[in-house]
Amino acid sequence: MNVGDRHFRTIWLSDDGRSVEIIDQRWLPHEFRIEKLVTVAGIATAIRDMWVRGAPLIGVTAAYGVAMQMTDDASDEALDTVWEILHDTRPTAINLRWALDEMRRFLRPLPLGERAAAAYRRANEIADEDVGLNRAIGENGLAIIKDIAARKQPGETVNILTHCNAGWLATVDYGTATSPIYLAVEAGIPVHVYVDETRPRNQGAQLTAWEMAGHGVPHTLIVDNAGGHLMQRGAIDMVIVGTDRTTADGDVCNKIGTYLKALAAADNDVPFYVALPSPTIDWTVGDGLAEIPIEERSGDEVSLVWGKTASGKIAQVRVSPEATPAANPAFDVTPARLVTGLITERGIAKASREGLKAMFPERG
Ligand SMILES: CSC[C@H]1O[C@H](OP(=O)(O)O)[C@H](O)[C@@H]1O
Repeated sequence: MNVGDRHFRTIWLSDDGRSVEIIDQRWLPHEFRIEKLVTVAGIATAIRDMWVRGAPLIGVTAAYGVAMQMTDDASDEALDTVWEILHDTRPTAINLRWALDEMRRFLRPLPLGERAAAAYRRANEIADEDVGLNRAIGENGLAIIKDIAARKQPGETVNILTHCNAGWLATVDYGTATSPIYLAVEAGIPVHVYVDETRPRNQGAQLTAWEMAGHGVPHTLIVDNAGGHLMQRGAIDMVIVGTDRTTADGDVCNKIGTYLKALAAADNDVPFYVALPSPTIDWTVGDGLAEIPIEERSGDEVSLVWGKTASGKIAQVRVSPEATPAANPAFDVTPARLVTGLITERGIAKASREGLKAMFPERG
């Protein structure tokens, strides 16, 4: 998407044709920093420490990590080792495993001497495919927004709540949950977005708000606990979020706090949509609550908060007593029964095994 008057993706191949450059999301919205990743270890650090984050972007970044490995050692053993190293960075987003599996499936049959060039070609394709999938999600989600707008007074604003960042910063471009929003703005539909701050990493306050401001989308930052209150008062027309892993039965794993939004939406008859590209579907899992590994991140992410001081310095401050331990589950699972629909690149699927099979019959 555009940053000022310049178009950016979140990740791109460097001119050397080997390393990749990323937007280092740790410093947004205060600083726009680009980092060059030149080794597999650097790729692993960037994923693990959330320089890059968001399920699709994590997968694409890992795909380039495999390509980097192939330039050093293209053996089967090295292919398996780099799979393990990168798979171990973060446990929840299925796109990471999907991308690693896809790269290994694609490379394994090739002669060693062809693997490096082929790996970069496939990694570039996966990045380009992500952009296309997200654009299609936008078109399909736009129809929902248009339908809501048509049922309001002419010119009346469609109020949308989103949680965390499922924007272009979570993907290569366009985003998943934000893609319909961007297309609605382009179509001239009056929309307004309530942006959940999304403690503790504040992806909403720091990333989604930055995206919305950067694209002139009317938005209001709210604390995570305000969404239910706004829904009770009819201030929300729809909720749209992303996902890190959706099961074959339609259970949705997403950033911690999503489940609570879904409960509030159900209690107030607010449509709750999940936007996802098909690589985010884990066809091997049915019961999300029982089977999806939930990442437990450091309690320091709860106890310490990053921000910009009055003097313009980016610093971390403690918000709880030193002696107080903090728990930090990074995701939760929303049961399919609370999901109005799954906005995929092929259309809106019911959040069920039948609904997903109908949308993806080849997975039957
Ligand atoms: C389009 S996937 C976005 C998804 O990823 C985020 O998690 P994290 O920032 O920890 O990588 C969050 O769950 C978003 O909904």
